[in-house]
Amino acid sequence: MKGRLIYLIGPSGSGKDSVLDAAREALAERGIRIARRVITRSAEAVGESAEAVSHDEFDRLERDGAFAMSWRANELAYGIPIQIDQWLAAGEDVLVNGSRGYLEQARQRYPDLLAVLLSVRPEVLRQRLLKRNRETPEQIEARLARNARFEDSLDELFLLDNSGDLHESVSKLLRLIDR
Ligand SMILES: Nc1ncnc2c1ncn2[C@@H]1O[C@H](COP(=O)(O)OP(=O)(O)O)[C@@H](O)[C@H]1O
Ligand SMILES: O=P(O)(O)OC[C@H]1O[C@H](OP(=O)(O)OP(=O)(O)O)[C@H](O)[C@@H]1O
Repeated sequence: MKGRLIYLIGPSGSGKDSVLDAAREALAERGIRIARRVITRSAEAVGESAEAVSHDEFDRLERDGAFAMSWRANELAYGIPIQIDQWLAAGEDVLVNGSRGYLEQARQRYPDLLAVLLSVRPEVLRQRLLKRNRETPEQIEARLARNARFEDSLDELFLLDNSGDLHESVSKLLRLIDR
């Protein structure tokens, strides 16, 4: 494949969606596609940047080969449309909002992927999740607990701290991509 897969990961609440949204125009100017995820979340909670489907519909799409990558986490199922393979084959770079838990499998399929780990200081992370107010307090605790499994277990990736200003993080991401 000729295009490059940029695989953005990080704890829930670290700001992956926010960084992607804020970088959308600059990425488009560089000809970089952003994959629109398919998620078994309600349409209201999923926002513009993803497509909401039922669990049954997700399973059907997965069986039919609609996804290049798919995983389950946080009581949800996530799929990256197979269309990204056409983009990559055509030489286009593609950025996806990925999963730390799926990184190894993603690397098997896309050995040259550029993994970028977004992080924020723990106390900031909790505050951001609470302020976002999308999950229940129990779900937020479960998401924070999930992070422990990944401590020190991820390698060969670029670290990008998003504890500070969002636009500074976008600039750092673009510098990384432009290198
Ligand atoms: N740099 C930042 N400064 C302040 N708030 C931020 C920053 N980045 C993200 N946020 C906020 O933190 C919350 C979580 O961000 P979000 O993009 O939903 O994270 P993720 O997609 O990684 O779960 C959102 O309410 C968002 O507005
Ligand atoms: O293996 P992990 O790295 O923990 O990731 C699991 C899933 O959680 C995040 O999605 P989602 O957008 O639902 O969560 P978030 O917006 O709360 O980060 C991430 O993008 C993955 O799809």
